[in-house]
Amino acid sequence: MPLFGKGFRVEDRWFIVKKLGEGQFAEVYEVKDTLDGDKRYALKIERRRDVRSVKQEFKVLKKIQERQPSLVCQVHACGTFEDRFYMIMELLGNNVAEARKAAGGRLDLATVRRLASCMLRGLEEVHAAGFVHRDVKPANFAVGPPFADPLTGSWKVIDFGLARRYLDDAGDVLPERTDTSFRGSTTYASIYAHAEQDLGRRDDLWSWLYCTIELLEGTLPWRSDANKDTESREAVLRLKQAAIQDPCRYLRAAPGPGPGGAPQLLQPLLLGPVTQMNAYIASLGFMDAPDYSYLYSCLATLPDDLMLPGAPGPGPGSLAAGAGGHMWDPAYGQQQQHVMYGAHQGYPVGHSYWPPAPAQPRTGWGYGGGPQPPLDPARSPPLDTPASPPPEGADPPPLPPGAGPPPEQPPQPPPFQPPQPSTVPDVAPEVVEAMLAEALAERCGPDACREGAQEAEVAEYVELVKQGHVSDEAQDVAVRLMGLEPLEALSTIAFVLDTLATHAHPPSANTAAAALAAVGAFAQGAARRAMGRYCRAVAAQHQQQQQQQQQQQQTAAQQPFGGAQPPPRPMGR
Ligand SMILES: Nc1ncnc2c1ncn2[C@@H]1O[C@H](COP(=O)(O)OP(=O)(O)OP(=O)(O)O)[C@@H](O)[C@H]1O
Repeated sequence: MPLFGKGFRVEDRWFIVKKLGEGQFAEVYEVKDTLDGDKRYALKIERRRDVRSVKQEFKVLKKIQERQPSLVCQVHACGTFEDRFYMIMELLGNNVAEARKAAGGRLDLATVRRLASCMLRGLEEVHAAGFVHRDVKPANFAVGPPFADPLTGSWKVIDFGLARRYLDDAGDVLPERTDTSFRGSTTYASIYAHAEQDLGRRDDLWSWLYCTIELLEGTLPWRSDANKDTESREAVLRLKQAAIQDPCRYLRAAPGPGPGGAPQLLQPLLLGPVTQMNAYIASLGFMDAPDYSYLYSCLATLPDDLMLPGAPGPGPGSLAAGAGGHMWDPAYGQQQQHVMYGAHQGYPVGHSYWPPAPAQPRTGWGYGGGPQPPLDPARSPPLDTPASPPPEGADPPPLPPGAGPPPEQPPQPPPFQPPQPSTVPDVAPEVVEAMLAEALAERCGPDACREGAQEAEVAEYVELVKQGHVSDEAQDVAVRLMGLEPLEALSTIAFVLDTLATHAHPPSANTAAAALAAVGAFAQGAARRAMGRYCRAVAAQHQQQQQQQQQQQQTAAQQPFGGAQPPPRPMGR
């Protein structure tokens, strides 16, 4: 039973329009301010009089607001009505969970990348203000104006009911506490939250990663109705631990063709970026300050389009057009092409494989076996170097302390491994050459590859690809070859590799994915170097200005009257 009905006025001012949602301790309403032109706001009020949850949240939001964040919900006012504390916030639209539902369970890749980067930016702002959110989940990011468009609206962090300061007044990270209990939502909780350890910035990032994977894949390996109760938290934890060790497990897979066929990832191009983000977050300790820019750059390496089993694969031009047509913008301000699946290339919304409904836990994930829908082998290449599948009935990975019988060591995810240079041993040179020629013809016109010099450079590029050098040299060759901007060259290389993976050379799909990741890593390296140069230039400029100021001050000090105007000479004699 809601606290208020439509038309009720809270404190004779806030006119209730409708109820927007509710949580454990509070209800949220859309209201009109009758004292200020009927402007619309969201009013959050405590359900129980004895729990001051909204008051605490208001304090946190006020503090964060001092830093003028752009992706954190704004608060405007507060008050007490019938002994319940309430606050007035900016009115937002659907939250991410609702937006995904409204889009039939899945969003297009451009939206997912933007959404994930907005969510990360919001968390970065929360962290910068000295707080950890501790309840990061899709329902806690809501879209700001313009509400109707998830691609252009800005997604803001809401619900600071569990937020906590992690910095002391001097700006130092508060020491990790030991007397803590479980906080957050089981589905999105980090393994440290499962272990009832103190939560820091890295834990928000783990939850963000799970949200991102859910947006990409349509679900999570441990997401099932059976896992909702506390007893199954251990099962969820085991699946999370296994995925940290082997990120293939985050992604859906199906057995290859034929009896005992090698398992195949349904979306192999996601593996590179997901592996990088997983490894990076796993490398963070409780006290560590995350490098958010690294995660933005991982997001930038996500493909622009995905294959759907049974649906027409991304045809020539799809990835190239995507990469060239709308670049990902970490500052989330840039308009991008907005294409929903279902309206795009005939991909069906609510296709029977998406979102999947795994019959048993782990079926269809990573290397798990189990019944799967039939796949077109040409569109779902087998993994080149699969990690050995867990034997039937094998013991699950050990539990962290507090989540079972206490082991001696706290859970230690594997150390962060920087992306390895890719090796592309199985790509036939003729195939790459033909694909590159096709890509060039598409981009630069039919005469593009006819000149001898360009053919020689195609051969050079093929050689580099064969040797696994999809890096600086390959970029140089591609740039010279096409006379294109580096970003366009990148997207052409991506297109060639994607086409190889999809149509021409199925066994090379994984290596192509790795190569794409390497291309992304190259772009990231270039961006970092450019940023380093920029920072050094700014620092040098600053230093120069300071020196000039010092010199001016010294010169002024040496002058009579300390550089000030001498007093006026007395008039007359
Ligand atoms: N500023 C807002 N504008 C529009 N809708 C909002 C706003 N804040 C919250 N909501 C809606 O109300 C719902 C509940 O809000 P919120 O999560 O803040 O409540 P809660 O009681 O703290 O929830 P929980 O028990 O999950 O922590 C949200 O999922 C969201 O859909």
